[in-house]
Amino acid sequence: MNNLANHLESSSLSPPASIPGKAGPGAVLSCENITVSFDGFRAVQGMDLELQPGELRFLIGPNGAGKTTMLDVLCGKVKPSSGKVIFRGRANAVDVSKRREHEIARLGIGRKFQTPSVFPGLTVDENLEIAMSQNRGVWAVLRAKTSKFDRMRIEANLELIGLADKKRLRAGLLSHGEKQWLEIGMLLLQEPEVLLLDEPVAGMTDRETEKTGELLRQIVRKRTVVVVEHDMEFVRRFASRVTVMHEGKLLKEGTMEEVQRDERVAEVYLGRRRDADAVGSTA
Ligand SMILES: Nc1ncnc2c1ncn2[C@@H]1O[C@H](COP(=O)(O)OP(=O)(O)OP(=O)(O)O)[C@@H](O)[C@H]1O
Repeated sequence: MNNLANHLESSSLSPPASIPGKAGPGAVLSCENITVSFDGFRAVQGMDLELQPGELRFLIGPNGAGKTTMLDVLCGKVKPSSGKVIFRGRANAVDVSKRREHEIARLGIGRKFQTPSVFPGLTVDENLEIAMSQNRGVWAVLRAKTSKFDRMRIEANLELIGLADKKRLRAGLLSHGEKQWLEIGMLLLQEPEVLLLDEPVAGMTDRETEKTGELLRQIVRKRTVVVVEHDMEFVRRFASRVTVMHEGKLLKEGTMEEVQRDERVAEVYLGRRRDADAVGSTA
């Protein structure tokens, strides 16, 4: 049974320890009627999504619901066949659905993929230096002297991601969780306003998962974070709002408590299991 099913069925439908969505001056990002087709197959169909500044939003749903495709649209990796993605970041409102991936990153939408992509042969510190100077070559960055201001930003980042005492360690020697935090730290040095994370706690220990949740809470003090996640205990602990997708469409949006109470969500997560049980009982 998948994790949300566990939660829906368990007696622990107590109010979630979530932070209510913060009302902001206006949405930082709004998707309107997004459709994505892959050779005629509609992976996302008319999806709307609006994010307020400072939200820690979780995007959940069964396998194949279109969650990763939505992140791909937000960062420009995939172009929607219709719809708009309006980003109100540092610049005026921009429809980023028409922009290229690197332009979107520069405008302030940062994306972290599932597998950490740090430089394993370089130290934690060197990885952060490189992240801060994305437009220069790796060796040029390492040879150049880091300014005092940049140094301060790196040190602050090391504290935030909890790797200050490992800054001289080669990144390849870090644990899986630590590599994920390093990569988040690298993204933060590019000062994104919106951070997109795909299953950040997959493969982490319970302790690492908890630390990641705390890190995300720190990050949303200044930024907006969208997380695609299957670990429902993690979602329940840390989400401010949850968006449920099913078959490329928006199924439900609300607090985790509201989502857990929704019958259609229960059906999507439990329906197949009931069918399976029914089949099993006739055998
Ligand atoms: N590049 C592609 N070409 C063709 N089909 C694709 C492509 N990318 C995704 N799909 C299909 O689109 C649908 C949505 O995929 P997506 O990865 O967005 O789902 P998801 O909700 O993230 O699933 P999961 O939780 O399993 O990662 C799936 O049926 C998938 O097979």
